[in-house]
Amino acid sequence: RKISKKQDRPKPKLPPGPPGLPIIGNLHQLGENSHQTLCRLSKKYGPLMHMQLGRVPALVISSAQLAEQVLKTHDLLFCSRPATTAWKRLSYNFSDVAFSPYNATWRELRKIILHNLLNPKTVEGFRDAREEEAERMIGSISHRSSLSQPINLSSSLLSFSNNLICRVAFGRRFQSEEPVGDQKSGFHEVLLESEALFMAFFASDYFSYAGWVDVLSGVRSRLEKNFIELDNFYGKIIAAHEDPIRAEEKEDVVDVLLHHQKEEKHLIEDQVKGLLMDILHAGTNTTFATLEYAMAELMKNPSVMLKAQEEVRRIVGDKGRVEDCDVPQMSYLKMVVKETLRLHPVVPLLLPREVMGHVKINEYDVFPKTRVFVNVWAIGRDPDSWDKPDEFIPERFVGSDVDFSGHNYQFLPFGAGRRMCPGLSFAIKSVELALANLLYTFNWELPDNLKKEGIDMKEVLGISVHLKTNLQLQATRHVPYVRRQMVY
Ligand code: HEM
Repeated sequence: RKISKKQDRPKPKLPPGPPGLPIIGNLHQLGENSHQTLCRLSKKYGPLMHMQLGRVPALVISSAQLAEQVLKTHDLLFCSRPATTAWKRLSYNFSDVAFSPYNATWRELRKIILHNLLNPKTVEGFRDAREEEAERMIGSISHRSSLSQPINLSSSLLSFSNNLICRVAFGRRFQSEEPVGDQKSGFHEVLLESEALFMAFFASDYFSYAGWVDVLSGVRSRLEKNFIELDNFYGKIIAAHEDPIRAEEKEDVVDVLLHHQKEEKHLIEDQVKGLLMDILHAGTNTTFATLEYAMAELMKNPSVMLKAQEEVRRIVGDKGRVEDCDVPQMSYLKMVVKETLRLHPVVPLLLPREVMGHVKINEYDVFPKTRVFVNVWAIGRDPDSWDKPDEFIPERFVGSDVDFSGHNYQFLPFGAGRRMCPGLSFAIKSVELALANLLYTFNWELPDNLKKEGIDMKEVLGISVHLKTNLQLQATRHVPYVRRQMVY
């Protein structure tokens, strides 16, 4: 009887997907820019695609309708994260928000950062920091433009994003405003290395007993080195905040976390460091890359650039700089930012999820421990959801209530559901203010001999994506420099 029961059990029905090789399955098909490769594969196998990555089953979602099922209808089953080697180490064994599996500690930590750093009132309170860091960036670009040097705009944008995050989180900035040529600071190198390591290939994540491969390939020692460098950095920051001389200074995120740790006994030291890691990594490259893509698209689309500049300059007049309070009136600039995030969502596969229980999606079975990639890059370019999907047309948002708040599943640059990005309002305010200042202050041109078609849009994918080649532009000052009173 037992045998016949087993025979009666229906065979699981997996979604269609590309055939794989023995042992490695489809691992070899991910490619360097997996969001683009997966988009191409989903055109052939459909928007719900099964893949086998070594021993790990994976599901790739590439349509708005399926994203809604995963991120809304079944959000609770899809809201955990896989326990990968790099995530485990760099997050202090998942003592953080971004990489932690779904559990009570994750809920508690997410509440702490939402309440203390990322709620709308606190974000509003970072106005001075935003305006001053934008002004420092403008001042530094101004200086170099007066020497008729091409500007390495990518470096300037990275310094802006990193300094802003470090300032609100750690109370100080760590990068110079005037990076020289392609040179990157030591601190930036460490951040880029962890970005790459978060998504690097660790054989032990896909094959049992393959830890030795990671040792031989050197990726294990790279991870250890990067962990130690970052750990020393967080350690120094925490020590500096424990110095009684600091008591007079403005409270920052580290102060708030240390207060929680000491007074309310809510946090252990690894969790303080895990949260600092989240804020530093989640906040820096995403903001920088969004600004970089926005400027690249504006250079490729001069009529959009002109229209956005006209709007910003009309609203700000001869004030000399854009302030936070000017931005809400800039409806076209806001559409430019939306259109940038549609074509270039900088976390193109969201942060991978892991399924917590058996579920049926359409008529297909999805099993626990399946890794889920929601390809928001593909969804943002899906012709079923968007007219002329590959063109940069901010006007598509005129009169439309489609936005990135996680309710329009054709447009998910910040994700949706329980794991949606908690940094949305911080990020948008920073991007809009910095972009408005760049457009207000300067006229932008491509360096000699470069045509707009020649702008290199090739991408590098770490945990977020950015342009492979730095954006180098010529800036000419359009408005005189009116320096504001710095409070910092
Ligand atoms: C343009 C800028 C940004 C974009 C496009 C972006 C996008 C994203 C995306 C797609 C996710 C994954 C959501 C999911 O799995 O559904 C995420 C997670 C996260 N982001 Fe952002 N982000 C940005 C800026 C920021 C900033 C400035 C911060 C903080 C200062 C931040 C903090 C986080 C954190 C902590 C998570 C993990 C949430 C969790 O797992 O519960 N992000 N972000």
